[in-house]
Amino acid sequence: MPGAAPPAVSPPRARPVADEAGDVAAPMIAARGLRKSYDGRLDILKGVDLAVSPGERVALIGANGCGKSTLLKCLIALHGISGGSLSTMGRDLSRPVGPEVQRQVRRQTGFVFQKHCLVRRRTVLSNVVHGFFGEAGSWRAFSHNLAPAGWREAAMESLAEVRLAERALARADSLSGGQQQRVAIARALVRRPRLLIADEPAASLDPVSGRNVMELFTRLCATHGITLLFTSHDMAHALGHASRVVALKQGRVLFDKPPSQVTPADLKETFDD
Ligand SMILES: Nc1ncnc2c1ncn2[C@@H]1O[C@H](COP(=O)(O)OP(=O)(O)OP(=O)(O)O)[C@@H](O)[C@H]1O
Repeated sequence: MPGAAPPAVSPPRARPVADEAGDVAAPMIAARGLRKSYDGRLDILKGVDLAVSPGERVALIGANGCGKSTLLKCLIALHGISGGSLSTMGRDLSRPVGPEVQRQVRRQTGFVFQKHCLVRRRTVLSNVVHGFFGEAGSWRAFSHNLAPAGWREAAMESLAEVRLAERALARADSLSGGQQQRVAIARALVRRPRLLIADEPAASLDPVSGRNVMELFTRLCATHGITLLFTSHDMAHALGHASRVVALKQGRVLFDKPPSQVTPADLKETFDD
C-alpha cells in the first residue's frame, strides 16, 4: 500500500498478562528428571532438572544436537515427555495432555525462531496481528483489515516498541533481515505472553543486527515482566543477556549458574566432545 499513512500509535496502555487457568504464582517451569526419546529407544534428554522462576532470563547453551530445541519443545507441550515430571505455568505436562491444555500453554507463550517465518507478501502490520491466531475469532487475525480495532492497536503498539511503526504498511519482504526479526519479536509479544521462547533468535543476523535484536527483546521482556528462555551459540549473547546460563551436554544439565560465574573451562567442557 505505497504512500498510505500507517495507523496512528495510541499511547501505551496496560494490557493484562494472559492468565486463563493455570497458577500465576507457580514457578514458570519445573522439570525433574525429564527424559525425552523420539523413537522409544534412545533418550535425547536423559534426566533434566530445571526450575525457572517468573521474570528470569535463561540462556540454554550446548553443542549441536545436545537437545536444546527438544527441551524447549517439551517445556511448551509441543512434544510429550518420556519420563520424569514437568510443569509449565502451573500445568502438569508429565503425562500426555489434550489440545485444550496445549492451547492454554501456547496462548501464554511467545515464540521467536532463527528464521522469522513472516508471511512475505503481507504487510508488517498483518504479520504482527497474526500473533493473535489462537484467540477466539482467529480468522480475523489473517489480515490487519479484518482484525478488531483492539488487535490492530495492540499490534501498532508492539511495532512502536521495536521501532518499526512507520513501516506498518510495508510488505514484510521489503524489510532487512534484522528488521524482519524485529517484526517477529513484535508478533511474539503482541499478546503479552508470560513466557518468551527464542530459539537462536540472532543466528541469521550480522553481528550488529544480532546484538541489537538481543538487546531489544531482553529489554522488552524485562519491561513487561516476561520470563525468557533462549538458545544461542554466541557466548557473547548468552553471557551478556541472560540472568542464568544452563549448559546441556549429551542430554543432561552440565551446569546452571549466573553468567558471571561461567568460566572458560566451563565453556570448553560444554563444547568439547
Ligand atoms: N522430531 C524429531 N524426530 C527425531 N529426532 C529428532 C527430532 N528432533 C530432533 N531430533 C534429534 O534429537 C537430537 C537433538 O536435537 P535438537 O534439535 O534438540 O538439538 P539442539 O541442541 O537444538 O541442536 P542445534 O544446536 O544443532 O540446533 C538430534 O540428534 C536430532 O537429530
